[in-house]
Amino acid sequence: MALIDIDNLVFGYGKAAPVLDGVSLSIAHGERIAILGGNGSGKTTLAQWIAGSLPRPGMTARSGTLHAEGKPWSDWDALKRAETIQFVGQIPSQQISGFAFTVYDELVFGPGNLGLEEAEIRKRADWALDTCNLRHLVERDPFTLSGGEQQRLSIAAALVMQPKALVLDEPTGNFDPESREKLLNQINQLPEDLTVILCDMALKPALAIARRFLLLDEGRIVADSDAQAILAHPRTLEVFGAPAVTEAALAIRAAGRWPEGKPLPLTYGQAEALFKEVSHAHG
Ligand SMILES: Nc1ncnc2c1ncn2[C@@H]1O[C@H](COP(=O)(O)OP(=O)(O)OP(=O)(O)O)[C@@H](O)[C@H]1O
Repeated sequence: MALIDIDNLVFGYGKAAPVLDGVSLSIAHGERIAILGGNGSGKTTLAQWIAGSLPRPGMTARSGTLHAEGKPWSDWDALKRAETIQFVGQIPSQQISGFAFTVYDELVFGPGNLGLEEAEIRKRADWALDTCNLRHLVERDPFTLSGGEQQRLSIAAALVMQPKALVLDEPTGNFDPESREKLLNQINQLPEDLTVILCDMALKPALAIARRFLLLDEGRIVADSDAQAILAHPRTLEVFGAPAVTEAALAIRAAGRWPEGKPLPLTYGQAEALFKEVSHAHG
């Protein structure tokens, strides 16, 4: 059974034009997916629907359905949902519970609500401290951390819930290149059966993590494909620009994932040619 099944979802805030316009999507357990797109294309909104944080009270979809493991999110109890999907948003300070005086307390807060044994809670917190490189900050007040440190804490606080899926909305937005590299490596070392859904405005973090790429444009999924096809998509070129596409293609090649014998899109023209070839191959 799919983790998430979205069928023809149409959603807008208030009376405004739809932000998600006929989105259909199925996500299997264990997938590593990136949701890409420009500003305002609907990435965060879609990610929040996937994670069950939308619709908020008073909001409804204009049409369509969303099921998590075969059941509408509205039928799920909050704790069960928290054990299934965790959402980490873009603004780190907003992710902090406000109930904890130290980083350690922040990490044990969620599992404590699940009613787990003390030893299990400590084991999870210990693992998350190492995984997210927070050990040296364990006694600090979460609100005194830097933006990047708070972001790592938010991810750690999501991981201690041991969810089946982690939804990350631009997780490395606050990071210097070294910290970004480290976090992406750490995400790649998470258990393989953990589903990871990443929204990003940058191609490189997405390529480092995902194997499946969705491209959103004005609330519609205009591509749902692999790295090579997504890099060659004309909308990718328009949104991210040829230099970012080329840099991303080189990164895939360095990781040994660029298909043998396929030219790298080193210029806009080459990227367009590759796009034509990919569209032809896909009929
Ligand atoms: N709470 C809200 N109320 C009204 N409009 C909203 C709300 N949240 C988002 N929107 C609008 O919905 C559209 C999609 O926003 P969303 O944040 O989903 O896009 P995004 O692709 O994540 O953008 P960005 O890359 O800039 O974060 C935008 O036009 C935005 O202004």
